[in-house]
Formats: sequence, structure tokens, C-alpha cells
Amino acid sequence: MALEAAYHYLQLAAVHVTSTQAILLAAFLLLVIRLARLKTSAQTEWKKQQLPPSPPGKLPIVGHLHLIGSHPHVSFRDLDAKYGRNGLMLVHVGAVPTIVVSTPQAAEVVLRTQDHVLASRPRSPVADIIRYGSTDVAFAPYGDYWRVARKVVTSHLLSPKMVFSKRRDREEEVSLVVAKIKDICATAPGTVLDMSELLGGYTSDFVCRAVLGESHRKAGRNKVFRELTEISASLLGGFNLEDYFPRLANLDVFLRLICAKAKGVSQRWDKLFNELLSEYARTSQPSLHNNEDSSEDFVHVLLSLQKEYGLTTDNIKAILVNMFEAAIETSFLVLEYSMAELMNNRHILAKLQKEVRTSTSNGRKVDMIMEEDLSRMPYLKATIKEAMRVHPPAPFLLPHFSTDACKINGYLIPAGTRVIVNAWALARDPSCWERADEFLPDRFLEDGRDAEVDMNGKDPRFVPFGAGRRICAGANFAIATVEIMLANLIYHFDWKLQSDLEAAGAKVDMSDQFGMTLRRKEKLHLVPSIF
Ligand code: HEM
Repeated sequence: MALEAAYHYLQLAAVHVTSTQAILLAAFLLLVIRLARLKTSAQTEWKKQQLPPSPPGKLPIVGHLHLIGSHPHVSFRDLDAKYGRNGLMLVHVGAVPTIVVSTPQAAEVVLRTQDHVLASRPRSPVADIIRYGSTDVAFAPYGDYWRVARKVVTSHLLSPKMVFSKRRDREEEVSLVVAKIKDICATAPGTVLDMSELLGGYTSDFVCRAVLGESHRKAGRNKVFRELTEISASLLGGFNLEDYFPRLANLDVFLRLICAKAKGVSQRWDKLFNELLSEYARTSQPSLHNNEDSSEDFVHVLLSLQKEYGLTTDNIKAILVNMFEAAIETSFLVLEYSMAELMNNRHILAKLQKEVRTSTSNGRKVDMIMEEDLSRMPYLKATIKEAMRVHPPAPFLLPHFSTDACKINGYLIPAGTRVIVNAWALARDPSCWERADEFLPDRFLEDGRDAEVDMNGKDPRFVPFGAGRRICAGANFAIATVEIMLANLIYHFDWKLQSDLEAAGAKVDMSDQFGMTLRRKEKLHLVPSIF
């Protein structure tokens, strides 16, 4: 118990570190390492001269951890401004030398020019447990298996055709949410809605439907999948001690502490998948994968492809866990941040309302905005893009890892180095963006200053989905999920803060909380009224 408490303290200290905590952290780690008779040799291959510059003040054991506050994306941006050169900086996060990339030019080299060398992932003990030996797409090391898994996902589960085939499912899920809000407005006007719960429920229900088929809402499984997704994301997210003190993580006692929770959640995923797969085997024949234009669920598609791609059942489970974890939280965050920013920028909300409410075919009042209406809504698209610029759901993308030595901007990046791209800093760089910290969707309109900036990985200033070989496989899926929901929320309802806040002219608190994703600290509470 004492050790477990110490571990949790250390986890917290690693992200909320103060100088006193840093000293305690260092002392504790020294003790444990002595006891384990470990020798530290993590940096032997690092020869100083050619490496990117480092901030001063590196401490034994903790490295630069004491310089990284509770918002590492902000700390890294500020440290780079002081100590980085050419957009690169070498930071020792615990025992792990990590290259932090902070300018578009350096990001271009990492994600495109040297992509072939930097497209792997560092090993994560937690991902090994939750993702079946990291045999999903996102955590698989670069190589043959990753190529196969990625092809299965991009060609069959998340292809534009497949995403399009899910449009009626999306519309139906949105209509359920709209009906629920209308009902609340009619029966209890003035009710304060927990938008975080509502929007999280929508993305989770739709992803569940896409992955498993419709029947799982009725069986209540969507709630269990959502819960497991949240636990897994919290285990994988942020700065995990085991990732940054790998030798420590190899100690038996730490392995048990760190891994116990991951094993628990992994067993629950596994039990659920075993039940599911045997139900599928009993009730239906897997169909042929060339039927993907019918709105088939991902489980059926994967089962039909299993032999052709040589996938084991565990591979299928790993890919399914990946789909849940990658899709639910990220899409929800974009929706929640969009609504929060619109509430703080009422003139933008009014402009968006005008567009959405006049863009239906013939401008008639309709029951639902349908996906075919969305092409007439450039301001809606610009609003979502701007929400992702100011609040990228994955501020550091996923960590990259060099499989070979390479040079970036004249600096050596040795083989086996962890590389973090600070996508948050790129998207807020004042030398690239006018009024970089402000929410200004107009910048992305046809006549706007940044009209030509897209988010499909071609422009290194703006890479919310990453770029190059490891670019997000689900960008189309995500955008489709977000657009139809936001359009309908804006079309059907007027929105206000709860009355006392509204009267006081209060703003929505936009503080965020760092993890693998950048979440809002506070839940979003709003009062709808039917338009
Ligand atoms: C707004 C929503 C989303 C955002 C912002 C986002 C962002 C990202 C980012 C930053 C990466 C890592 C890129 C890199 O390492 O360079 C990634 C990877 C990935 N994403 Fe997404 N994502 C979103 C939604 C989705 C959805 C809906 C799915 C699937 C249904 C998905 C599936 C994946 C997969 C499979 C990978 C791993 C790609 C690889 O390593 O080859 N994502 N995503």
C-alpha cells in the first residue's frame, strides 16, 4: 500500500512538480534505484556536441522534469523560446532523452522529410497490456505488422466510402440527441444541460454503433465500452512514470503496481470481446469485405478480412480497442471546445447561426440538417477548424521514435530517440498566425488570411491529425461525426449560460488539463431554448 501511494504521488509529482516535490522525487528514486542495484546507463550513446541544445538545470534522475509544469505543452513552448534552436530542444524527461519539436520548419522535417526514420513509436508498457502487445495501429512499432494493420483500417474501416456509408447512422444518433434536448426544453424550460455528458454520450454511442452495430445500445454495452475507453485513455495519457523511468518499470514490484490497473482493464476488454466474437460467430456469417459500402459494423468487416490479412483474434481485438479509444474522446473534445468558444464569442455564434439556418435546401425550415446540407456551410467548417487550431485534442500528437540515426537542422538525432511534436505550439505560433491566441474562424474562410491552410498534414503550421506515415487514420470519420452534430445544435437551439452567469456577463472557463488529450478542466453547462 505504501509503495502504491508513493507511486501515485510520483505520478502526480511528475506532472505537477514543484522544486520541493522534485527533491523528494529525486530522493525517493535514488533510494529505490540503490535498493534495486540498478546502474543508470541511459545516456551513454548521447554525445553532446551535435545534439540539439538542452535547457540548463538538469538534475540527476529526474532530468528536466522539475522544469515541466502541469501544462507541459506550454512549458515546452516557453523552454524552446529560451533554450531551443531551429525549433529543436533536447529535454531529459526522467531517464529518457526526448527531442521536442516546436517550429513548423522542424516539424516539416520530422513528419515529412525524415518521416521514414521517425515513424515508429516508443515502447509503452501500458499499451503493451491494453493493446495486446501494441498490435493495434497507433502503438505498433513501424514495420510490416503496422503496415498491414494500417491498411486494414484505412482501406476498409475508415475509407471515405465507409465513412460516407455511416451517414444515416450519424444522422439518427444526432436526431436522438436533438429530440432529447427538445423534450427537456418543452417540459422543463431553463434546465441547465451537462453538455459534456451529452456530447460525450453522442460520440460514444455513434462510435459504438459503427464498431459493433446497432444492437449494443439496447444491451447497454455502449456504456461499458465508454467506461473502458475512459479508463484506458487515462492510463495511457500524459507523462507516465513507467515511460520515463524504463529501468524502474522493469522492477518486479513496480511492474505489479503500474500494470495491475492496466491488466484489470485489459481483462475487462478481453471478456467483452470474447462474448461479442462468439455471439457474432453464432448469429451471423462474416460477409465479404467488398460489401463495405453497406453500413456494416467494424467487427464484421474485420472478421471477414481476418484470413486475407493474416490477423489473429488478438490483433482484431487490439484494432477494435484502438478504434474506440482514438475516436470517442477526440471527436467529443472538438465538439465541446467548439461550443465553449462559441459561447465566449457570441458574434461568431450569431454568424454561424445565420449560416446554418439559411443553408438548408430552399432555405425552408427542416426537421434535421442532413449531411448533404453541410457543403453549403463554410463557416461551420471554419469554426471546427479554428476550434482544433486553438485546442488541438492531441497537443503532442502521439510520440514518434527514431529507428535509425538522422540529422535534423544540422543536429544529430540518435537511433532509438523519442520525438515529441508540440502541435499545440505550432498552431499558436505568433510568427505564423495573426492574433494566434484568439478564436477567429474567419481566418479560414475563402477570403481569409489562412484560407489555404488545411489540416490534412500538408501544412506544418497546423497538424492536429499529425502528418506523414503516422497521420491519423480517422480524420474523415472524426470530421463527419463533429460537423453534423454541431450544425444541428446550432440550427435547432439558441444557447445561453445559466441565468446568473449570463446576467453577470460571465465567460466559459477555458482552462485545460494535460493528458494524451487536452481536456477542458470544467464541464460545460449550457441552457438551450428551441429556435
Ligand atoms: C478530432 C479527432 C481526432 C484527432 C484530433 C486525432 C488526432 C490524431 C493524432 C494527432 C494522431 C497521431 C499522429 C502522429 O503520431 O503523428 C492520430 C493517430 C491515429 N488516429 Fe486519430 N484523431 C482523431 C480521430 C480519430 C478517429 C475518429 C479515429 C478512428 C475511428 C482515429 C484513428 C487513429 C489511428 C488508427 C491512429 C494511429 C495512426 C498510426 O499510428 O498509423 N482518430 N490521431
